[in-house]
Amino acid sequence: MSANSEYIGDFPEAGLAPGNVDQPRIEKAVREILLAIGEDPDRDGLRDTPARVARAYSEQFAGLSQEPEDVLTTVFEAGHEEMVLVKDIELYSTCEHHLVPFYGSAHVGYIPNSKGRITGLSKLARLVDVYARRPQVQERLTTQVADAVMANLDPRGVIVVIEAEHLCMTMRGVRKPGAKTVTSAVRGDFRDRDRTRAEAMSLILGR
Ligand SMILES: Nc1nc2c(ncn2[C@@H]2O[C@H](COP(=O)(O)OP(=O)(O)OP(=O)(O)O)[C@@H](O)[C@H]2O)c(=O)[nH]1
Ligand SMILES: [Zn+2]
Repeated sequence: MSANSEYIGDFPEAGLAPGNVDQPRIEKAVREILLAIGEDPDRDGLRDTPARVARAYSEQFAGLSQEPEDVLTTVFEAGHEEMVLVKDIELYSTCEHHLVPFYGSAHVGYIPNSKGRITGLSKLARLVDVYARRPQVQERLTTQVADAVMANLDPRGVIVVIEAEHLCMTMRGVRKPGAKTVTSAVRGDFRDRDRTRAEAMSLILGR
């Protein structure tokens, strides 16, 4: 383990530290990858790379040790029963097939229940991060955010739309820069009522 890596401790079952990843293990693996591609992991520019990647992964995959309840902490009843929509939430995630980034925007809307149960607006953005900071596919990320809002706010409905560009489709493979993948998940009123869904979509797309 290099001097500037931060090792938090063992988590017995998965070799993970709560709130973190097994950094020494990542360092070892990255060193192996560098050797496997024919590089010299001891040359100047690469010497600290395994530790850097370990620290980067502990950020990129921090969501693995978080649950929605950890961020949806401020939930209160304000008597507001109309749609709340936070749009253009910047998001960075990691494609679980190639471990390269996909990135774009998330839009999260909901209609509070009759008690007006709402959460802090920033908490919706934090919720996106909880699920984005894991190895992901965009479809699962989208449904996980929708299901977490349903479970924690018990709203009349939720809509989540995510637009993202996948680097595995641009920098390699099929090489189609600019292709955007759009996914949506609708629950409750957004699923059952065409007008409600159409209103949300026009707010999301009207930029
Ligand atoms: N549905 C879905 N597919 C994804 C996502 N991210 C990456 N993929 C796709 O996962 C697929 C993996 O396909 P494979 O044939 O197993 O892998 P591959 O040989 O590297 O495929 P290519 O990317 O076509 O070169 C690719 O078609 C990717 O475009 C995602 O979020 N959702
Ligand atoms: Zn991919």
